Order: sequence, then C-alpha cells, then structure tokens
Amino acid sequence: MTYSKNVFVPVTNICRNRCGYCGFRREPGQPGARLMRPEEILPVLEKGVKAGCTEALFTFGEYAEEVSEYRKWLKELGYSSTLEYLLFLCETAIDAGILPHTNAGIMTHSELKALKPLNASMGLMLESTATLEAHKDCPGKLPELRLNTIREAGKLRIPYTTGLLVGIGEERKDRIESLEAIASLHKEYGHIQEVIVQNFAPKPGTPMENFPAPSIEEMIDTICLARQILPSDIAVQVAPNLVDPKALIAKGVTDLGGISPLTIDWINPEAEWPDVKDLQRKLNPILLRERLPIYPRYVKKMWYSDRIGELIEQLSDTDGYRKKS
Ligand SMILES: O=c1nc2n(C[C@H](O)[C@H](O)[C@H](O)CO)c3cc(O)ccc3cc-2c(=O)[nH]1
Ligand SMILES: C[C@H]1O[C@@H](n2cnc3c(N)ncnc32)[C@H](O)[C@@H]1O
Ligand code: MET
Ligand code: SF4
Repeated sequence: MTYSKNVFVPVTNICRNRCGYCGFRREPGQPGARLMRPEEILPVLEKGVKAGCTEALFTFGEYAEEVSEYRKWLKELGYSSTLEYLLFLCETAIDAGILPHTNAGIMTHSELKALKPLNASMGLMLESTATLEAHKDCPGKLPELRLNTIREAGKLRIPYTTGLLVGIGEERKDRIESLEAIASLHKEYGHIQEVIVQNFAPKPGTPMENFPAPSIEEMIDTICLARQILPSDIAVQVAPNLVDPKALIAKGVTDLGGISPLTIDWINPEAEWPDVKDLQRKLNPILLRERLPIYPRYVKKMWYSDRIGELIEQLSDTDGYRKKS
C-alpha cells in the first residue's frame, strides 16, 4: 500500500468553471479568494522539504485568466500568464528540493509540453464521461476535453494521475464507461500511474450541499469495477481522509495518495489527514510504503527530464520508491 508525503499549495482558487460540488472555488472579492504570492509559497515548500515531503501539489482553478480581476493580480506579481507563473513555481520547488505535481484543469498540448520537464507527474480528474447537472456551468468539464488533455499528456509521456468523482449524479454505467475510457487511453500511451476513486463529500454553501454522499457500498462497487476494468499496472487510489480505506483495500485499492504532515486538503478542508503512524497501526499487517509523486515504474523507465532527474535519483531507492532516511 503506497502513499506520498506532500505539501498542498492552492495557488489560486479563481476558476472559470462552477462545479456544483466545489467548495474550493471563489469569486474575486469573496472571502478567501486569492492568488498566492511567491513569499507565501516558498516557506511552505521549504517546510515541506524539512518535514521529508517529496511532492509539491500545485492546485489551481481552471483557466483563471478568463476572470479579469485575476489577470490584474497576476500582472501585479509580474507575470503575463498562469503558465509563466507556474513554471517559475516549479523551478522554485525543484531548487528547494521538492518535486512538482500540477493539478490545474484542462490544458493544451503546448502547455503540457512546457510543464513536462518540471513536473514529476501531473493530474486531471476525468470526473465522469457522463453529461451531468453538476457540470452545467463548466466549459472545462466536457468529457471530450478532459479525455483530450489526458491523451495529450500520454503523447508527451507524462506520468499521469486521473480519476472518477463518485456520487455527483452519475450512474453505475457511467462509472463503467469512464473507467473504460481511462483504460483505453492507458493501453494506447501507457502513462496512467494511478486512478483516484474519489467520493464526493458535500460542501456547505455549494449547490450540492444537500446532495447525499455516496455510500460505502457504492465505493466498494466502484473499486471492484476499477480493478476489473483497469490494466493491473495502474494503481487504484482512495483518499484516507475522505473514506475509511480498510474495507476498500480488500477490494483492490493499492494507494492512499498524498498525505500531508503540514498542509490541509484544500479541496476537502473539513477532512483531516490521518497520521501515517496511526494509519500503519490500523492497517497492520498491510505495510505502507512511501513513494514519490512519480510512481516506481516511471522512475525505472526514466520518464523524467534531466532538470528533475537529479532530484528524483536523490530521493528514490533502487526499487524506485522513496529512499529511507
Ligand atoms: O489532497 C488532495 N490531493 C489530491 N490530489 C493529489 C494526490 O493526493 C497526490 O498528489 C497524487 O497521488 C500524486 O502523488 C490530486 C491529484 C490529481 O492529479 C488530481 C486530483 C487530486 C485530488 C486531490 C484531493 O482532493 N486532495
Ligand atoms: C481536484 C479534484 O477534487 C475533486 N473535488 C472537488 N470537489 C469535491 C468534493 N466536494 N468532494 C470530493 N472531491 C471533490 C474533483 O474531482 C477535482 O477534480
Ligand atoms: N480546477 C481543476 C479541476 O477541477 C483542479 C482541481 S479542482 C480544485 O480539474
Ligand atoms: S472543481 Fe476545479 S474546475 Fe470545478 S469549480 Fe472547483 S476549482 Fe473549478
């Protein structure tokens, strides 16, 4: 059972989409709306390195530049685009000794290409191939566009994280179709390192605040489907702060994602991270093993650039997992 030690950096919560389930997004002017400045981000990265974290999870609202107020904020920081700022943040992270994993919504081939040399892995949740009410005001949540971004990442050989958001109004047949779509892209490009089966957790103040969370039975069923449909080299991940992993591990979960000793889960701020030692006690005799944001298979295949190669080699052991300190 693998996991990674990360710091969560919510670079901006300005977003062009309006997902019915999202409690992360803010409108400019709303309390908490922000674009984090380098002076706020650098200490998080440095503390992360000191605490032994290997992953800087850079999260963004999608194409925030479509929001005019945000463009002003970016200009004040001295950047002409989100991509330019993100490239700077990735460089900063690498220099500090922590590996970037970017999760910023859909992207073009050229954006992915620019980010590839500076990211150990990247991610985009497919969410679902179904057309859903939850995504009615979300130009970036069209399944074709999400699948296209995942495909472009495959062409560029970017170790990739994707997944399903379970319980947002989709049906079981949609989950099957979503998993089949991911399996098919992986069979073509071989780049999917993990599929997150994320349970929807209602957020106060959102359109779906009273929408029921999926039951544990639905989660178990989806894990079983994932294990049947996905090639066996893909890890199946659940978040141990959102669901009790014990029953799900028996059904095929092999990874518990990023666990942070320092930062909160900014997407699910109500859900506290378990302590890794407590989690290990609970999971005994199953052993937790720390990995990097790039899975061992891709470390071995050297699916990384020279720019981050030195850091990856310094952090990994001969099996491609996190080297013990
Ligand atoms: O702490 C979180 N980490 C999330 N992660 C990060 C994940 O925990 C790890 O960073 C990956 O396992 C890579 O090591 C995501 C990464 C993606 O690429 C796409 C979606 C997510 C979603 C979450 C999330 O809701 N909370
Ligand atoms: C980064 C990922 O976080 C997930 N996400 C967004 N909102 C929620 C929520 N209320 N509950 C669980 N997961 C959520 C989406 O799948 C998004 O792509
Ligand atoms: N906004 C992006 C998406 O939904 C990144 C994660 S959600 C905060 O894909
Ligand atoms: S889930 Fe991502 S895309 Fe959807 S509103 Fe939230 S930040 Fe935007």
